[in-house]
Amino acid sequence: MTVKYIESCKLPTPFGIFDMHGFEDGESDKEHVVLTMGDFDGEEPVLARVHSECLTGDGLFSLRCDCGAQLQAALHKIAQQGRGAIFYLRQEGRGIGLLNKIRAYHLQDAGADTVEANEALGFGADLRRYDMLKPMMAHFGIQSLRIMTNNPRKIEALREIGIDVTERLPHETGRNPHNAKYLETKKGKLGHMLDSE
Ligand SMILES: Nc1nc2c(ncn2[C@@H]2O[C@H](COP(=O)(O)OP(=O)(O)OP(=O)(O)O)[C@@H](O)[C@H]2O)c(=O)[nH]1
Ligand SMILES: [Zn+2]
Repeated sequence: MTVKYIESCKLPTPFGIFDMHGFEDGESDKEHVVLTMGDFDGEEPVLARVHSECLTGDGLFSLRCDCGAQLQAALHKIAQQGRGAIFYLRQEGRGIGLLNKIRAYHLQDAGADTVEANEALGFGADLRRYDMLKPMMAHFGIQSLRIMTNNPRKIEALREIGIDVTERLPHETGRNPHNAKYLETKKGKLGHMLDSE
């Protein structure tokens, strides 16, 4: 696993001023980003969001998913508490990449759900990996995470690679008429813990 820390800078946001740290992932050739606030001295678990890239939701205001709202809610919560980290992993489209995600959305426009569309394109439902997190956490001296997520498989995947997840904080936000079916599929086929209707 070759993950190399490159550089840091300030990132002022509407939620507060974060520090942004850039990492180069030799395995995937991707550039990951970590936004942090506060210091991570001591053993207190760190409030964290492990967020996979969604250009459409995070940057282009798409209502097809809940990613943008989840990212904003995580920034807001960390700023409120004054301590935490967002690991922004460049694995667009659950790992299939942006252009394949557009292909998958095209199939979804014709009626497929998010899992069926991936499978029709010859991909598994979720190709993400999380092993790059360990060296990134080690860089900051972060030992354990209180993680904002609704995805039990993400927590399992983190624990399988030896990351200490001490707590799951429900992270339900951004429901709208355009993503109702998408969220239903996440709950029904991918096991997401989504309670509100
Ligand atoms: N292939 C594919 N990827 C999608 C689709 N919609 C969103 N994504 C990607 O899914 C990733 C986010 O994963 P989600 O399954 O929405 O949520 P999660 O991160 O596993 O779980 P939470 O922590 O609860 O948000 C991002 O990389 C998005 O680009 C879709 O319809 N097809
Ligand atoms: Zn999204």
